[in-house]
Formats: sequence, structure tokens, C-alpha cells
Amino acid sequence: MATWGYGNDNGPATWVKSFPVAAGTRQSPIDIVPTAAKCDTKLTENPLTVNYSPEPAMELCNPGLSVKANIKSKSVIKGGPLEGEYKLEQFHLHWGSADKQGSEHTLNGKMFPAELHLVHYNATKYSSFGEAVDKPDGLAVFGIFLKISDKPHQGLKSLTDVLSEVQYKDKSINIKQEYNPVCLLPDNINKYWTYLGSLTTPPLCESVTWIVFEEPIEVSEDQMKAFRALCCGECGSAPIVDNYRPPLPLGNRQLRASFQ
Ligand SMILES: NS(=O)(=O)c1c2ccccc2cc2ccccc12
Ligand SMILES: [Zn+2]
Repeated sequence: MATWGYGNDNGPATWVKSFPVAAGTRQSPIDIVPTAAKCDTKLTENPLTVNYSPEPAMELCNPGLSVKANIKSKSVIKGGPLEGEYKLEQFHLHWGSADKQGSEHTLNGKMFPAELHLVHYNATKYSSFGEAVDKPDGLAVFGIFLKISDKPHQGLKSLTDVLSEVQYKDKSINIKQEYNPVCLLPDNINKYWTYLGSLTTPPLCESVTWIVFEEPIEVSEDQMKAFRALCCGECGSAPIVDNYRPPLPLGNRQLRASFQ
């Protein structure tokens, strides 16, 4: 397959041709059914802790199928379902062409307009992201749902205000003001679901401990419009929208909850 994407001829249903693991037993995303989750007190005995640092000149880029911020500073997480310390590598988003769709994980079958992913790698066990990316305990990704409100999200505003400067594929800029990604997290990070899954894009490595927060962050319609104005290629190319993989079966996996 030339290049994978989200269109009819190269979308999620076709990925298995080049990436057989797409038919694997620990694929992501999944539909989160809270009543099917097992509340695990071990998750709260060792609370999830986030120690993010300000990023001096954060690089924001358009790789063509999402918008991505690359992190250089030492921002780490540990605890909860994680053994060891995981270092923030990048964050990116998935969004819809309309508010009724866009997230990858769903909640009781409901899609949110968008989903933010903060990608971390196991820096205790592996010396780089590249080494960790295909290991069963290599990665941890925060999944944060976005919902529409009449107020813009201040933390995301530093990014949505400059998305026009990375409108086309392979464009990148540095955010002038220092930026601490902690501003992207919901207020309550003690309520989350966690399960063993995969990257949601090729190569779909089954290497991710997913941590999906119950509390969404709130963004404005104008901020959603800014994401939908990003282009897949150069001037005149199609907008980046509906860059989400639909949910896969949970199968024999246990979905755990950090709360009742
Ligand atoms: N959607 S995703 O978080 O699975 C994901 C990654 C996950 C782990 C490691 C690297 C990843 C790179 C991605 C690049 C673009 C979109 C999703 C990506
Ligand atoms: Zn993602």
C-alpha cells in the first residue's frame, strides 16, 4: 500500500494488508463501557503523577494527517498502571469534519468531536522512543476527550491561534512563548480508564498502555474550525478531518477504572 490514510482506498479497513497486526488482540482504540470496567484499587494506591516541564520553543508541525507538537524538555509521568517513568515525546490530536465525530475512543458508543493524545515512552527501560515503540511496555498514551463549549481552551489557544502557520504538510513552527503541556490536562486526572492497546495509526504496534481520562477538556467551535482548516498536503489539498480509527474489539482484555 502506497501510503495509509483515512480515505476510502487507504483508510483503517485497508491497513491490515500492509500491517497484519491490525487484526491483533490488543488493538486501539476501543469503546469504553464504564459498567464493564473493573475498579482496581491498585491504581489509586500508587496514584498517577505528572511532572511536566515548560517547553522553551515548542515545535508544532503538520505531518499531513494530524498536527503534532514535539517535546524536548524532561516531562515525565509515573504511577497508576505504569512501572517506571515514562517521558513525554509528542502530542497530537484526532478530530472530525463535524462535532458529531472525531474521537478515536468512544464512551458507551458516543464519539466526541476530537481526542488529544500525549505520547510517552518508558524511559526507565528504554534509551529512546524509537527503541520503546514496539515493546509491550514501551509506551503510555494519555487520551483526553474534547467537548464543545462557548469558551476557548486557553492552553490550546496558543496552538490554535497559530495553526494557520502550519496549514500545509511538512510546515513547522516554534511556539514563541514557553509552553507547559500540563495546561492540556483535565482538572481531575485521578479518574481514568486504562487498558493495554496499540498505536491507532500504522505501524499499529501493540506497545501502548492507554490512560483515557473521564473528564474532557472544553474547546470552542472556532478552535475546532482551526483544526479543520489544516491541509493534508500543499495549498489546495484536502482538509485534515476525520483522522480517527474506529474502535476495535476489547476481546479478552480487562478494562480497569481508577474510580467507582
Ligand atoms: N494515535 S497514536 O497516539 O497511537 C500515535 C502514536 C502512538 C504512539 C507512538 C507514536 C505515535 C505516533 C502517532 C503519529 C500520528 C498520529 C498518531 C500517533
Ligand atoms: Zn493519536
